[in-house]
Amino acid sequence: MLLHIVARGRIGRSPEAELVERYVKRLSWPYKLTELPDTGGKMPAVEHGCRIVMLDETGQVLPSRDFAATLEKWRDSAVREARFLIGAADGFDDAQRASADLLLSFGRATWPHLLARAMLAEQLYRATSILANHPYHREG
Ligand SMILES: C[S@@+](CC[C@H](N)C(=O)[O-])C[C@H]1O[C@@H](n2cnc3c(N)ncnc32)[C@H](O)[C@@H]1O
Repeated sequence: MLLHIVARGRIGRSPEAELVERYVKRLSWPYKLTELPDTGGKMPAVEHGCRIVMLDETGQVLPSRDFAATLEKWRDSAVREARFLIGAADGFDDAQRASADLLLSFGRATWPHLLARAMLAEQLYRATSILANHPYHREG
């Protein structure tokens, strides 16, 4: 299953870009990044078999094992792409939120979108490590 991050804003050469790179280069699942401008731009077509995960402060706060279990369930039911949407400064509106298969929150604090991208990259690596029984993830 393709892990596809579709993010608003350019990350360029930055500390956040290094963080994203640190985690995505370790992913054993197919991965793709699409950057869109802060406003406008063309969202890649959503094909059949795509699940939309919208990152949003108002969403569900999932333990990493539950996030991993969601990815596992989708992968095992022949979902071809999990698409992760990260908003710009104004975030998403209610209609956009309603269109998501999963609203995912990294807590109730508002994070800069580039940090949210780095946090997502880490969680994707963590989730896929959990599914591979790799010892990266530990719980006390
Ligand atoms: C600066 S935030 C936008 C905040 C804005 N107040 C709003 O209306 O949502 C930019 C993007 O970063 C992501 N983000 C920021 N904080 C987040 C959090 N706690 N959980 C999940 N995603 C978050 C979301 O994708 C959000 O659209």
